[in-house]
Amino acid sequence: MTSDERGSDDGMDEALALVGRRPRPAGPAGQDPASGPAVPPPQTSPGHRHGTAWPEARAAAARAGTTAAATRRPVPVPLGQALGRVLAEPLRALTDLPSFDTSAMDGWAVAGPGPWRTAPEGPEGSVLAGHATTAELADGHAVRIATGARVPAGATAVVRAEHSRTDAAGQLHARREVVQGQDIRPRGQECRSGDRLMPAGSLVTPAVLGLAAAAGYDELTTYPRPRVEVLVLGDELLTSGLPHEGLIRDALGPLLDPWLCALGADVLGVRRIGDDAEELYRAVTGSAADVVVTTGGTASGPVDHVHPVLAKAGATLLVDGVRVRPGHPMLLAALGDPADRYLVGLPGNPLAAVSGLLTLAEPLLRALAGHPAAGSVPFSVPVRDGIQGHPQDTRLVPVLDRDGAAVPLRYSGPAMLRGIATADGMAVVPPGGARPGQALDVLDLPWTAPATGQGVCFT
Ligand SMILES: Nc1nc2c(c(=O)[nH]1)N[C@H]1C(S)=C(S)[C@@H](COP(=O)(O)OP(=O)(O)OC[C@H]3O[C@@H](n4cnc5c(N)ncnc54)[C@H](O)[C@@H]3O)O[C@H]1N2
Ligand code: MOO
Repeated sequence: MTSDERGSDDGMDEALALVGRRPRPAGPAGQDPASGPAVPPPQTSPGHRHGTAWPEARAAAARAGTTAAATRRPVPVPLGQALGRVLAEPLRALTDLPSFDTSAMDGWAVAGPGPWRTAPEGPEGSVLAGHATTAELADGHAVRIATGARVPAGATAVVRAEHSRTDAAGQLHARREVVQGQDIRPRGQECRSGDRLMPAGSLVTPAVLGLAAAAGYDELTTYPRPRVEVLVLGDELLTSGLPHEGLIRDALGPLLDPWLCALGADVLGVRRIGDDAEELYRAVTGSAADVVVTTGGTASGPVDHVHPVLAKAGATLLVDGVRVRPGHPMLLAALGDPADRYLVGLPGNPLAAVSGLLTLAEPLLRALAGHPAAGSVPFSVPVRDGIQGHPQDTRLVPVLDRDGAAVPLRYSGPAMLRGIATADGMAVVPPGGARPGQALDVLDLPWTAPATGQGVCFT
């Protein structure tokens, strides 16, 4: 790319960053905004663009993760450590559920038609949840029973307390018709021992943990969490206090640690590394992580050491630049021969780094963690107003969900986090832009994910 072209691209990135919530004219004069593209369609001058197209970059990252996942041995972990992992085996019931005929209500277990003789008050005359059952209930008898208690043999129904009365002689009468089996949850109503409750590949959510416990599990066999180390590059970065004298705060260390964790990674640590190629080389080659994530140093400045270090380490670049804005210098490399580790190089500009995180790190980590649909985009949403596109590249734009429509946020320039901090998702704007009402894929964010179970647990 010539410096002129680069200059105009950068100019466009900054201009696009200022796109506000006001509807903008969506097409050339005289064109119906609902039917025409927001900006002219992509130009395809050969050789003008570099890097992998955005959908292919995501697919390549997911593929790399899936290949590596096949070699990772599933491990049994206690329920308390399984949240956010992926089941390596189907969850089969270890018991019938319920495991015995259970009273669904507080009231009376009755045998046969009423009225019924009741046992005297006291432990003998009642069945409580978790307690041993009484002897078989004979026809014409009733015994007090609590919700969740085992229904005694011989009982034909449960009569709710509020639907019954006891007369002076201690006889129990039902206030309404009693149907055989009413308010008894029969053994095996939910499942029989051996039934498949969840397929392999399911995410362990809080609900799955509850189901597994109910079905008798103490441990779950899951894929290991990918271990990730974050290397934050740059001499200009401060870890506390106010920016001063050209130094700025590291925004990415604090952002990446919990975000990666929410993607199912086990973050070994976040290390700050100065603009020192030797130190970076040692950190990359000596890391114990399955995935090293670097920030900064991906471009071609005098201290942008990521490419030279990868070359020296004999890495294979799987993705070297992506046709996406922001974040186009992002990269994915395989380390080792055969490849046994990966490096995701995120650009230093903070929103560009988020773009790299969503484009490369997320599908890679999800696939490594055993998710079957690691590269898929969860949902698509119509955009309220047109969104200006980049002529050739995909744009990732922070959006708000307003009544089911995506509304782009301002402050979405490559160096800005103000937009993403208030966003509900990142809309994927194809080259050329989007018309008002056009459905766009939206990448979810860990704190807004609808049903992934990852949520904000940051396990
Ligand atoms: N000649 C070129 N220059 C640039 C290009 C290019 O293609 N040719 N691309 C631009 C784009 S786009 C991006 S994005 C950046 C990528 O740069 P690097 O990955 O090399 O990152 P740095 O130069 O180290 O930093 C860029 C920018 O981000 C700030 N930064 C870095 N780390 C952090 C952090 N942890 N927290 C907050 N801010 C951070 C850094 O101070 C710089 O301002 O390159 C463009 N240039
Ligand atoms: O504009 Mo860069 O795209 O900040 O990644």
